[in-house]
Amino acid sequence: MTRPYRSVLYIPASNARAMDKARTLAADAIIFDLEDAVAPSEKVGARDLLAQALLADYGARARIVRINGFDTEWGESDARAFARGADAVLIPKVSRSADLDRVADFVPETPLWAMMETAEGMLNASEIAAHPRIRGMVMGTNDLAKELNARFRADRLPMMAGLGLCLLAARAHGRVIVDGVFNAFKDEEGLRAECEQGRDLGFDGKTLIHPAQLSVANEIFGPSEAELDLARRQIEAYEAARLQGKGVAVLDGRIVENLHIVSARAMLAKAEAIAKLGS
Ligand SMILES: CC(C)(COP(=O)(O)OP(=O)(O)OC[C@H]1O[C@@H](n2cnc3c(N)ncnc32)[C@H](O)[C@@H]1OP(=O)(O)O)[C@@H](O)C(=O)NCCC(=O)NCCSC(=O)C[C@H](O)C(=O)O
Ligand SMILES: [Mg+2]
Repeated sequence: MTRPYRSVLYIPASNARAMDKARTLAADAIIFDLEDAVAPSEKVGARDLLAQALLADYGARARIVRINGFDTEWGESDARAFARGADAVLIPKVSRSADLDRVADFVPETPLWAMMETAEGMLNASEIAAHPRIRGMVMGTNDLAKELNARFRADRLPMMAGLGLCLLAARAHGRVIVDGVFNAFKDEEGLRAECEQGRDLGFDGKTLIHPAQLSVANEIFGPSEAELDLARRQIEAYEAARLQGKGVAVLDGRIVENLHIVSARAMLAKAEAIAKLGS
């Protein structure tokens, strides 16, 4: 059964208190960040702090380590330090599949994830998602906006081409894909709208920067009671139709075909996986 990634919380690896606090937070996954959230003067100390923190019990939460890029003085040592002991190593600013090859040699066993946040990365999303070692993709919408010289808009129109290309690539190759962060962490209404948009587009969840954002993401990226009820009734109606020798059913005035049943079963499986997390 697939692990849920409704809420993926960034924590600066230089912040011991926040890393400890995360052990009790309702996050499906945590990104321990060694890259942009950590000042250059703190990089080496943060690496040591994180190695200690990962010895603690994070329960069912996926532990993802975002290392520094291999074009920096810290990247290779980060990769070596977390080649084991995390659930995934997240590589920043992946622009082509060769960027993954470079890290793969240092991290032979742990799954790799890619930050999708450069213009070149958007254009190469398919070859990146096809890389044999990659399991997940994370949208970096702040860096992408910077590269595009785009303005932040509530409807994220300037992001749509990139979000769409990465979603298509992730789905074509069966990878997890998580939406970018919503910076205004005190604006719950704005977060809710952006989560709804991300869910509509097809993302598995949202990356977050503050614990106050967790409940909204968990709610919106988890199946609602109404969706679960519909899924159960679709399966029931379809099975009854099949017993009558029909290939399709009609429910609430809408056609139900096998492809809807595949989605309905996937939604029920996701709800079961979430229930097992207990959040
Ligand atoms: C944004 C923050 C700097 C705000 O911090 P602060 O002012 O300390 O917040 P609060 O006082 O409201 O905190 C309340 C308590 O919650 C804990 N806390 C805060 N943030 C986190 C967190 N992310 N994870 C776990 N716990 C957290 C505080 O420690 C307080 O606890 P307590 O003392 O016990 O009451 C801060 O939230 C923050 O640093 N957030 C993460 C920022 C980050 O990681 N940014 C980098 C990733 S974003 C990015 O780069 C995306 C991508 O690359 C792109 O290009 O888009
Ligand atoms: Mg970034």
